Amino acid sequence: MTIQLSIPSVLDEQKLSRNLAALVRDRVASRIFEKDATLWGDAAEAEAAIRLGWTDFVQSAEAVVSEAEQFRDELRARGVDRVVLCGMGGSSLAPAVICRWAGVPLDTIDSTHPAVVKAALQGDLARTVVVVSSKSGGTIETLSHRAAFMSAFREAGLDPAQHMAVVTDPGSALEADARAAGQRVFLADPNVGGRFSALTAFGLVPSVLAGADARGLVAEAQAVRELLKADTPNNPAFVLAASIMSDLPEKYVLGIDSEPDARWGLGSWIEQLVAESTGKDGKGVLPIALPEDAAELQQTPANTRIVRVGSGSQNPESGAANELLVAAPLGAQLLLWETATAVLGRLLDIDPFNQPDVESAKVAARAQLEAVPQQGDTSAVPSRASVSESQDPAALLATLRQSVPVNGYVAIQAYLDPQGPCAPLLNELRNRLAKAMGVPVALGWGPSYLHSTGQLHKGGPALGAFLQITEQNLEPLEIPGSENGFDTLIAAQARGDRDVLRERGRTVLTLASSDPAAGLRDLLAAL
Ligand SMILES: O=P(O)(O)OC[C@H]1O[C@H](O)[C@H](O)[C@@H](O)[C@@H]1O
Repeated sequence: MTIQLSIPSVLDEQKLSRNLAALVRDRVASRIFEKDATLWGDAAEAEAAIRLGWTDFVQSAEAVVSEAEQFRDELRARGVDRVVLCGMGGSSLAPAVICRWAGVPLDTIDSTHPAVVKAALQGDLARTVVVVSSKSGGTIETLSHRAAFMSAFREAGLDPAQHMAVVTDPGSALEADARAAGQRVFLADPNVGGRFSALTAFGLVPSVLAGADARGLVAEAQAVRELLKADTPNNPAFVLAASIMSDLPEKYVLGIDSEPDARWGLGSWIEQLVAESTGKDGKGVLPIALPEDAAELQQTPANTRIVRVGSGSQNPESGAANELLVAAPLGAQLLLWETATAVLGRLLDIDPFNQPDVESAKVAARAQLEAVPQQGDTSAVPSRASVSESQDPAALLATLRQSVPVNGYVAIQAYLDPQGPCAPLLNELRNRLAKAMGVPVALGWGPSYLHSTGQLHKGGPALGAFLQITEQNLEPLEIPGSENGFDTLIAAQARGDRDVLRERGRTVLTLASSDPAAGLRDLLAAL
């Protein structure tokens, strides 16, 4: 069997069979694969009509993989073997997973923290190819990374045209710009949205360049396609979606736990796919990628369903009575979760293909940037936050605890360097908060979570309490061609999202420090 699915025996049987029967009756699986855009209601139809291309992936994947393999060989012949990927959300999460699965190195840049950008620029540029992936071609982080690399290549005496490639939709401004600059362009299928693009150019091009066996991955997905398009009650996509639906609205958090044979980081990809697709209109499902030692695995909060993800290569003990088990090779997992998410959208009666609340944070960040007088002067960004919140760690933790709604969750939103000294402290804080408060705790790195769970935090159930952690007095780092630096950009993004969350009535506590590691140690000491 290619997909092994075991659902919690404690589920509400009636709800489950009612949902399964409706899915079979309405032929939801075959209609998804026939690209029937009417499945999610009138309001969603126009978007759905241009978002179901992912159901037909084999032929285009074959062409993309061949083209990328050829480019990889050209690059290798020139001694270029380090692959850097610049892309946010759906434009980088899948290739990061695929490369971990394949055991090949891929440097993914999805942060605007100056230290992250600086470290990437300092690699061996003569051996580097930078893949700039953006479906819209207009994402500020990705365009800023591209500008920084173009200038770094030039400064190193290298021709950017020999070291940069672009993955984008046909007709985007990025396509035109890359072509004008003589850079290699891979065109993506415009009928596939970012978070459903794992088996298209966005997932495949960087993975092939990095050396992953993309053909094997695509074959794993193809092997389960017939199973997933069948209108039968045992279709794994139906069972997965109906099982998640049976838990709602109480258990809306999925604690994703990877089996030792599946430590590919799939949880972060599932976070974006499921949270951004379902987290709207006050509804939604929040996946949280859990570390191995997560407190939620010892003492599972009432609002959380543990989902164990395995590769299917070993025979995992069938799931515990209260856990969901999804074991399958990576390619099959990708297509299963994409299909199940589309099915879940139907059950929830939402449009799984839009992300209405992502834009609001972008607008707020732009407004913050326009209000910034000088590059690098982050202290000048106007603030409505009370800095005093961050001064007494015990008081901050007490307020956080009181702010969590009944059946709620905590989200830590860290605008810090994910590779820096704060990372282990944040992981410890995440775990100890979950243990001490008995609620699930999501850890999102800013700005990357804005393109993922950020949609649900703003548009989904109003059940989150937020702790935003920022670094003050960042080292300035210029964005070539822009009047703002990366330091200013990341500060504006943090403030923009914080303001939108507060406008939506969410509690956002802030910890702003020029030494965030010390601030985190103080918090840990006060816990
Ligand atoms: O690929 P891009 O157009 O650059 O978009 C990258 C990401 O950012 C957007 O804000 C969306 O929320 C994501 O769904 C998308 O994957």
